[in-house]
Amino acid sequence: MEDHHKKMQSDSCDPDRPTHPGTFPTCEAGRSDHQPAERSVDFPVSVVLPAGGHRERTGLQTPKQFCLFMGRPLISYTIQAFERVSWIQSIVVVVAREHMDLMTDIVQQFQHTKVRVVPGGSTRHRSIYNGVLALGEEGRLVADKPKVVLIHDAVRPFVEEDFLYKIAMAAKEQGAAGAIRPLVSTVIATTSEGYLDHSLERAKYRASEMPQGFTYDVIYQAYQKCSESDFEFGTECLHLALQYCGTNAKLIQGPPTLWKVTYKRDLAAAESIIKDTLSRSACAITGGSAQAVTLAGALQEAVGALNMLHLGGPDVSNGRIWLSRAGLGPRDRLGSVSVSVDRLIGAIPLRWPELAVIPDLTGENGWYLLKDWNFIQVSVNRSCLSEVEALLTDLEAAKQALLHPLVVILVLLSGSDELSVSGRAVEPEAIMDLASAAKLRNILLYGIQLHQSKRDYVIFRMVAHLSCLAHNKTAGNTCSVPCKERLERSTRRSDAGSLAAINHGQARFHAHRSHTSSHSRPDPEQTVLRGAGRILYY
Ligand SMILES: Nc1ccn([C@@H]2O[C@H](COP(=O)(O)OP(=O)(O)OP(=O)(O)O)[C@@H](O)[C@H]2O)c(=O)n1
Ligand SMILES: O=C(CO)[C@H](O)[C@H](O)COP(=O)(O)O
Repeated sequence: MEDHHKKMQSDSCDPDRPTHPGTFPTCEAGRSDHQPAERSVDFPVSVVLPAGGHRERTGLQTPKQFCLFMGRPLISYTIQAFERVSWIQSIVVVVAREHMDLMTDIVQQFQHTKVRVVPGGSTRHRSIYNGVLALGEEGRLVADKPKVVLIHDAVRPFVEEDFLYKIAMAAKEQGAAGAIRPLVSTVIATTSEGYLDHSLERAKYRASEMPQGFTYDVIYQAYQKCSESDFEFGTECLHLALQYCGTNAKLIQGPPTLWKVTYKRDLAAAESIIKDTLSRSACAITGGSAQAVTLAGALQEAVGALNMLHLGGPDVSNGRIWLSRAGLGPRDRLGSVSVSVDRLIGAIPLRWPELAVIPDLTGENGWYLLKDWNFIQVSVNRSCLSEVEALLTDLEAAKQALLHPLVVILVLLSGSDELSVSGRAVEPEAIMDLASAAKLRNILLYGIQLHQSKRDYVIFRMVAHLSCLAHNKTAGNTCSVPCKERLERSTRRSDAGSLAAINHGQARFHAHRSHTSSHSRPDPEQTVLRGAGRILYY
């Protein structure tokens, strides 16, 4: 055990917990033996994902690895976390025999390219061993065999490339490596009568997590040599490597998100992490049209105000509520636009810390495709569908939607009495078809149609000014000078109706702050079409 502890090096330190003074060396925060900066992996690495479990502890009908999160099974998220890593060459997914077809369908539907599906065994170790054997079969020539095998539970979907890199490098050097986490509870031993026998000193121990990495030869030999009892009751591959190959694993502390989805409540936690990890910023593409630029500018200011609201302390939903009530009644043109802007921001559970406005994605702007951002395509012409199709193709090529879903919102500016060149309205079905296809590529497409009038300029500016007011009210009249100046300038410039609307919005802001639930009430003035994960607003 002592040798085992010595292997816990600087990575094992956690500022949140007491360390054992005599056992663990202190660490520099963030320091690790393998900085991922270069990430040159010049040896073959393959992965085994055991997914052959049967759901006992969740108590659900569906094994947890096949539970859907935003329309995608958990196993697919885990596969993507590995598939997007360029230096990982192949992934063996091990599933129960009765799930072979289901898993094959998932691989096809979500376009996994590095995956091979093999049947599992009656225990986790037997499943992993099947996966290791399958990798061995793949490499008929010795040179084709992976040098390092990463093993990772299919039900631990949140693993990042940096950490995989650390494990792979350490496994190559040491023969075995594994993730650890500090213990949350103290571990105690009980007597057969159910009394306390003894208690372990918590600071000396760690929880063993996944991923783990082994050289192919170490893990293969360990399974060759281990006993039936190990296969039946064992829970720790690192232990097999130590016991049967004399390989002391290097232990590296991983992030808390490596935790295993085990109970039903973990499914809810996983869903919340998946939603939380949706990219938080968006890029509005205007195509250069003046109307689109005006709308995008207004949105930019509105989003900025929402963020200020959020930073100021109150729940951002106040901001959303305020925006939805900022204009006049829903029948009023002013009101309809401000409601739509709110819908644009509030239709999906996202906050955008940044909203960039660009004419298109050519030249240097192509950089936005690599940023893992969401997109708002503002269109004023009938070729909007081909514009958004091109955007979806670009996003797919950039592979940003591999791990987390991206959101694309198509805003159709139409119906304008003299400004519009939109021609015939776009059929909702066309957008819904596009949304269904996009969803398979992990892109959530929303369509919003805005009807315009000549007064839109005033409307959009008003939305922006109301955002300033929202901040002003919420943050205790600390609105910045430039913001106040803009408001005064616009007040001098704008017509009486606009000024009245601002004041009206202010009053409504007070009235509705305590009625946050009204945000989710269905709006009879809006036609909402729901399909496979997309909403089309009119
Ligand atoms: N015969 C088995 C048993 C488990 N696993 C996999 O090992 C991982 C960790 O196992 P666990 O959390 O225990 O999953 P289940 O066996 O599904 O859960 P339970 O023990 O609650 O039945 C999971 O990805 C699971 O699918 C496997 O491949 N083959
Ligand atoms: O953490 C692990 C290995 O270190 C495994 O995920 C864990 O042992 C799996 O066990 P079980 O299938 O009983 O949940």
